[in-house]
Amino acid sequence: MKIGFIGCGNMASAMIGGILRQGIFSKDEIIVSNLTDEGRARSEKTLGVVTTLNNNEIVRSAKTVVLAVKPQFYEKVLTEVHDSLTTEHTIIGIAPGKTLAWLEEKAGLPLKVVRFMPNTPAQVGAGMTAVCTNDRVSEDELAEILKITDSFGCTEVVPERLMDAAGAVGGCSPAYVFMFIEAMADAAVSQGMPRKQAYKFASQTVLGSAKMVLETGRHPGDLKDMVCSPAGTTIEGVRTLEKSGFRSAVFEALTAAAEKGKKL
Ligand SMILES: NC(=O)C1=CN([C@@H]2O[C@H](COP(=O)(O)OP(=O)(O)OC[C@H]3O[C@@H](n4cnc5c(N)ncnc54)[C@H](O)[C@@H]3O)[C@@H](O)[C@H]2O)C=CC1
Ligand SMILES: O=C(O)[C@@H]1CCC=N1
Repeated sequence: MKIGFIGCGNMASAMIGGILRQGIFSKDEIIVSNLTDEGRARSEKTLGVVTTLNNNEIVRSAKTVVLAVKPQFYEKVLTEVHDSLTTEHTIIGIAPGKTLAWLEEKAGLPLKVVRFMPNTPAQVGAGMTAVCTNDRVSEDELAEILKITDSFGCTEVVPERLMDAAGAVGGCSPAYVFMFIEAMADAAVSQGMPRKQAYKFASQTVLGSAKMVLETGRHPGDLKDMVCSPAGTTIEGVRTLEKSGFRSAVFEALTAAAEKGKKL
């Protein structure tokens, strides 16, 4: 086994999909655990990887172990697998708030510790993942780890102090973009557009706009101004959004998410 996932829900499944699609590891090099036979069967059926209900089997089988359970279960899981861990292991935490120091302390021995902050677009190979490591991870080991995150999208190595910001602007923000897409489509539906078509317009417009930011390197404000014809239609929407505090609402939402991550 090359990598094990303790917990195999939304995020682990998305990452494994990318890993398998890019051939970073084969199905028989990945082992996952879940809480129930139903969850184990689901992982086996949908991902075709080795599955188990035994978290210690994950740690005994793979030297790289991803903790893909909710943050509130991290301490229980690390206590459960404590005696199976060795200094040869690399543990990868993906939960907000569970710091490198906390992970090493709960693991109870000096081992390689990594944090990912991924997001669900990993499921379609378009994820954005922040990575940081403790100082036991060598440059060569980091290069191997980055092959994992690169398999499901883009990766940025950041200092740990930025992981809560990354959690907000990366991990959480797909939810806010989905809300934006939903609201755009509702407005189109209110103008008479069929809903399915409205979702296509809204989703493709968000995708295309994001591509313009990423591929032109132009400032988003500059790109916004390109759309706003004088006395035209777009600027009426800009006026309404500014009046409704749109940018402040987004700013406050991501700040709330980042601040919550600091408290977990
Ligand atoms: N969903 C997202 O967009 C993102 C999630 N994350 C983090 O990823 C982690 C997992 O999140 P999700 O995949 O969304 O949650 P999830 O609830 O979809 O998956 C967690 C899985 O772990 C299993 N599980 C729970 N306790 C277990 C145990 N003791 N042993 C083995 N399996 C156990 C559950 O049955 C479930 O299948 C969380 O820490 C979350 O904060 C990070 C970035 C983005
Ligand atoms: O909502 C959460 O706590 C997880 C972490 C980032 C996205 N989902």
